[in-house]
Amino acid sequence: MAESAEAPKLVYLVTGGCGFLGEHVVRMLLEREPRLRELRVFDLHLSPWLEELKTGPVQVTAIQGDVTQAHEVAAAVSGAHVVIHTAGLVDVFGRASPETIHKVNVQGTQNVIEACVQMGTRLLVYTSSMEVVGPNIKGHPFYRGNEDTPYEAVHKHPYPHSKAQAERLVLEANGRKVHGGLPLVTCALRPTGIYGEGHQIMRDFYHQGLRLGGRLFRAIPASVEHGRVYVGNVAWMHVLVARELEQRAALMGGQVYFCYDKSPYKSYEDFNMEFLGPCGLRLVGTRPLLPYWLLVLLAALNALLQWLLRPLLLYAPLLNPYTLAVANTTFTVSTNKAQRHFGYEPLFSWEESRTRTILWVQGMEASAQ
Ligand SMILES: NC(=O)C1=CN([C@@H]2O[C@H](COP(=O)(O)OP(=O)(O)OC[C@H]3O[C@@H](n4cnc5c(N)ncnc54)[C@H](O)[C@@H]3O)[C@@H](O)[C@H]2O)C=CC1
Ligand SMILES: CC(C)[C@@H](O)CC[C@@H](C)[C@H]1CC[C@H]2[C@@H]3[C@H](O)CC4=CC(=O)CC[C@]4(C)[C@H]3CC[C@]12C
Repeated sequence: MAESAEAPKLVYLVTGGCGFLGEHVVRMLLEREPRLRELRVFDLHLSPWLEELKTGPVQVTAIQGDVTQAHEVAAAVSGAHVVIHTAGLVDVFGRASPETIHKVNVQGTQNVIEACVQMGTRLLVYTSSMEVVGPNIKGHPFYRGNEDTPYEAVHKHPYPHSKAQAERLVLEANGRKVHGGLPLVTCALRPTGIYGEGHQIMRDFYHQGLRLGGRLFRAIPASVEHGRVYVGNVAWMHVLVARELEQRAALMGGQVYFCYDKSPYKSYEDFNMEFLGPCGLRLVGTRPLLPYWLLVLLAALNALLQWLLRPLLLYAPLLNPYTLAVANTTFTVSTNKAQRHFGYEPLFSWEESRTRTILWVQGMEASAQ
């Protein structure tokens, strides 16, 4: 942890600060950023837990706002030294329209960039995603790849497409002159599948298992590995990048970094069972119980049902053509670029990450009873 003899003087803004990742970034900044004087938490939906953070030495300012509204973003950015932009619509289940996903993820990011330029804020960290790279629509595996691995990134789905567009805007903005004449320094972090306390999809799997009598049914071959990263380590990487970005602007500016730790490479379902198994759930089948063609049919049926039911209700199951394709394509990263460029080492070991996540699921179990 960086020692800071100077008085705290920096103002940070975290967009999406009440989200799954955002909350961990907010708490990590309060715990591990000694230069912090004010922490602004900007979100469409403010959470009650923000109130408990206002009793500490750092001024925590909750700002209810919409990144699609440029004036709201500009007001929140004004006077900030660092912006960590995590806000986004993380939707691969068809809940939001492609237009809305684009408006939030792309236009919202453009609004953040323009606000930094207008207000003279020089440091911008963007939460991108592995999905900017893949898996692509051709189902090409990305096996132990890194930031320089050649891969045909082809996106049709609105979410990965929007993340790729937003990341490109952020990286292209690196070096733009901000108000006051100094250059904007940007970088993008690409988490793989994030897990940990507060992960909604893990919650969905857990509740699905409870509804099915403590069982989940394997749909994906165990051989299809998916990289995962603990939310606390992703938050830590955001804090570290924001700290080092100014001093190492020439090296880090305009760069992308995969978020990684020592979480094991497993299929998405087997990895989830690391936490759901100790909480009483069982994954039935050593290989998929249904043939892939039938899963494709069921996924297509889910998509059709979602479309038919949309005027009446939102039907958004975990299984749809996109989630099936992604889950069935190996995507793992093996890199040390973040370590080489700014000294990143995971803050939480795999054992700690696993234990923390299990305790969180057990907390859900307790509250469900
Ligand atoms: N969950 C994952 O596995 C991964 C997530 N990411 C990225 O991490 C970031 C955070 O994702 P999560 O925490 O999982 O999602 P989340 O949905 O839990 O958090 C997103 C936050 O952004 C806020 N938000 C949404 N629209 C907004 C708007 N118009 N204005 C202001 N705030 C708005 C939401 O209220 C929410 O608090 C996203 O940019 C996502 O693309 C990247 C890789 C993996
Ligand atoms: C129903 C079964 C086929 C089941 O195994 C489906 C799992 C599916 C819901 C997940 C498999 C891979 C996940 C995605 C991956 O972790 C990459 C992501 C990055 C992001 O930026 C946002 C989340 C996600 C798209 C993630 C979403 C859930 C999966 C598709």
